[in-house]
This record gives sequence, C-alpha cells and structure tokens, in this order.
Amino acid sequence: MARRTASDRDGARGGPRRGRGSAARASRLTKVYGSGDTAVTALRGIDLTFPYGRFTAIMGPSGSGKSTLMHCLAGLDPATTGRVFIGDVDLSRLNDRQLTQLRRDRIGFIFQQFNLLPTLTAAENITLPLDIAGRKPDQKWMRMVVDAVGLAPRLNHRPPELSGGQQQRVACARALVTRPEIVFADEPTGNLDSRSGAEVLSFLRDSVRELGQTIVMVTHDPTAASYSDEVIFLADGRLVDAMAEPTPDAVLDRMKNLDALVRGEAVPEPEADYDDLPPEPPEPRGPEYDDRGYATGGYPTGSYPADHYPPAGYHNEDYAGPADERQSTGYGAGGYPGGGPHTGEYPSPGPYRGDPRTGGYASHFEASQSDTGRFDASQIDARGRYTDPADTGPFGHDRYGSAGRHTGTRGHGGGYRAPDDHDRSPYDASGHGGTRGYERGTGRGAGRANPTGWA
Ligand SMILES: Nc1ncnc2c1ncn2[C@@H]1O[C@H](COP(=O)(O)OP(=O)(O)OP(=O)(O)O)[C@@H](O)[C@H]1O
Repeated sequence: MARRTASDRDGARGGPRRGRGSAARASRLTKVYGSGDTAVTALRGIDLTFPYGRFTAIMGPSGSGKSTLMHCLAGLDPATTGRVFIGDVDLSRLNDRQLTQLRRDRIGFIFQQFNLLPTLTAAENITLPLDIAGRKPDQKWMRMVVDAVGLAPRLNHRPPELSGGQQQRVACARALVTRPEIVFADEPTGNLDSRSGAEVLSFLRDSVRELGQTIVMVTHDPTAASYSDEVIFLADGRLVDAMAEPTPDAVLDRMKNLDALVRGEAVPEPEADYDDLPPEPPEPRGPEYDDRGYATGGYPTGSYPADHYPPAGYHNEDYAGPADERQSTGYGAGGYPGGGPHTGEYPSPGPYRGDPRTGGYASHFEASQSDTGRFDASQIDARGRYTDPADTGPFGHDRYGSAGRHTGTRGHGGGYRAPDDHDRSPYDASGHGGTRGYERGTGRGAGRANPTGWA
C-alpha cells in the first residue's frame, strides 16, 4: 500500500470521511435483554469514545458484552438507556429509515462469515453497498482499496472460487469502499487460518495507518488484538481495563486474569518484582530501643531493603541510609516515620544489618510474603500488581486500582473490579488518572494521552 500524506488521511483525496469530534461514542450505555425474571443485563453503563483514525480491539470473556456493545455502537441494536453517537449523530434520535441510511452511508461492517453474495463477482460484491445506495463508486478510491487488499487479479471471480482469506479481503474492500467513518469488524479472522488471518489483519492495520480509517474489532484472539492500537477489555458488561500498544503475550496474560476473576478464582500469584514494586512500608508503631539505643523490633524492619540500614557491623547512629527511592517511585512522603528519607534515626537490628551475602533482605522478604499472605487474590489487580484494597489512593473508588501512590509515577490504573461489585462503575468520577491518562472527562492524564479517550 502506497504511503499517503497526513492530508490524505483526512480524506482530502477520497479517504474515509470524518465528521467533527470522534468517530463513535457511547455515554452511560446500558443494554438489558428481556424483562422481569428473565432479564439479562448485557451492558452496565459504558462510557467510551473512539477517536478517528484508530484501530481498537474489544476483548473480554464469553458473555461479557462485546457483541452487544458493537451492535449498539453500530446502530444494529438499540440502547436500553444511555446514548450512542456515530460522529455527532445521536442514534437514539433516528427512526428506522434514518438508521438504515446511516449504517449504509457511514458505517462499514466485516463479519466472521464474510457474508458475500455467491452469485456476484468479487467486484460486484465490493460495490454492492454503493449499488444499493444508488451511488457510483469513486474509481480512484475503489482502485486504491482493491490494490490494498491485493484483489486486483481476482475481481472477476465469484466467492466459491476464492479462498477464505480472499473472501474476507473482498468483505474488507466492501466495508471500505463507501469511505465509512468507522468500520466494525466482528471476529473478522475467526474463520481463517493464521496466514490468511494475518493478511486480513495487516490490511486492517494498514488501512488505519495509511488511509486514516477508524476500525473497531471484536476478537477472542490475542494475536489479532495485537494488530490494534489499543485493546479495551470488558467483563460482565463493564469496561474494566485497556492496553495500548498490545502484544499477544500481554493480552493473553490480561485475559487469563480476567477469566479467573470472572470465575471468582484467585488470579495467579505474580512474581514479586523488587525493583518495580517496593514492599509496603510498615505501619508506624513507634520505635523500641535496646539499652544501646538500637531499635529492637518496634518496626517490622524486615520490610525495608537491607540497604536502608547500616551495613554489617555498623553501629554508628549517625548512619544515613541511601536516598529514599520510594519517593521517586511514587511512594509519597509519610510512608516512613518522619515522612522523609532515612536519616539514621531508626537504625535496624537483626539480620538486616549483618548478612552481606543476601543483604539480609530478599530472603526475608520472600518469607514474609508467604507468612503474611501479602499477595492474596484481593490484593492483586488485573495487571498482576499488588494493591492494597483498603487504600483507595488518590484515584479513589477503584477496588483494584493499581494506580496511585503504590506505583506512583509508573502507575497504570489497571483498575479491574470484581465481577460481583456492581454498585458503581470502575470509571466513575474519580476513577482514573495515572500516567496512561484514564482521566474522566478529558481522556487525558498526566502522561500519555489515552488514545481511546474514555469519556
Ligand atoms: N438477544 C439476546 N437475548 C437475550 N440475551 C442476550 C441476547 N444477546 C446477548 N444476550 C446476553 O447478553 C450477554 C452478553 O452477550 P454478548 O453476545 O454481547 O457477549 P460476548 O462477549 O459477545 O460473548 P461471546 O464472546 O460468547 O460472543 C450474555 O449474557 C448473553 O447471553
């Protein structure tokens, strides 16, 4: 696919059309199927924005509401409450005829089952939406799309004469030929072998990067999701997490945790990462001193790294420990007695001063994890990071919120909430704010702007 300029991406030369604002948006979207005893709540208040020119994957356990969300966004299924916008059009204000027209003119669809008409050639299938609308194809755009999906030599073939991958590429070209503002793809590679799937996904990704297309794709496949710019995760009808620049392994890990949490199981214990996650500072209880003036255990000193204490044999009370890294890694002042770096005020007793082989730290730290059960399930967030459930931190309300002072400037705001915790949205008022920027209202945080733009 030929490189195009930024102005091309805006549709100046026939690329996807763009309105103002975002390509699609859901605001407090809920969906309930049925009523009374048989009611099924599929979506529980989704706030989500899809900016133009991005490729977003929607993932989540079976039954989490992925297809329902996509159908509501695409105007195929009405919301129960809340609102959905395509561009700046509020779908709830459209009648059936207007909705049909909007879908035809402004939305492209790609389905798992290709949905091609077997009696039409590939070229006729591609132009079908335009024919139905009584519009003539923009030949230049059509050629570009056909070239991009590599179908030029196959345009006169009928679907039964094409491989699965080729058929899906016809479907991709059909979705793009109307220059839609947004394309919804429902498991587009679900029926393809991995090589054909990769071809289709590469095309989708390139159409975003090089043509400025906006794509939203539901998938179960972490590899497929890794082609996207960002993955959003649903569980039990709620948005529970997001991952920018996904890799298959990272997506797979996240999905495993989501599955386990949805089943009410403990998530796998993460490997303790001493560099990334310093142990929780102990509760200040006041020092106790021996008759030489050394602390004797009034503090659970084993929770401190050994290099915070005087080296072996060092008995000088004036010892000043290394600078308090916890401050630079996000632990606020106050975690330590006195609220600042170590000053030698509380020299440590015990093994932490006397074992140069281990520094007296790691082995004790490991032991303390199992002794205290520090890493139990309720304290592990969806990113596998330790959090303190009792501590809502500066990002408040988020039962598993991993952002905040625990991870400080490196906080990512994973924020998975237990499936049984239905009483409030995980993205409620003070929900997210970490460096990934899940800040309600602005879609931006202190660091990297959130590309999906949580509303
Ligand atoms: N037409 C319907 N009538 C009643 N319940 C429905 C209907 N469609 C979906 N549901 C229910 O809504 C919930 C969400 O379904 P949805 O198909 O959106 O999930 P999903 O994440 O796409 O699942 P999967 O990955 O298995 O396709 C499920 O509990 C499902 O049983």
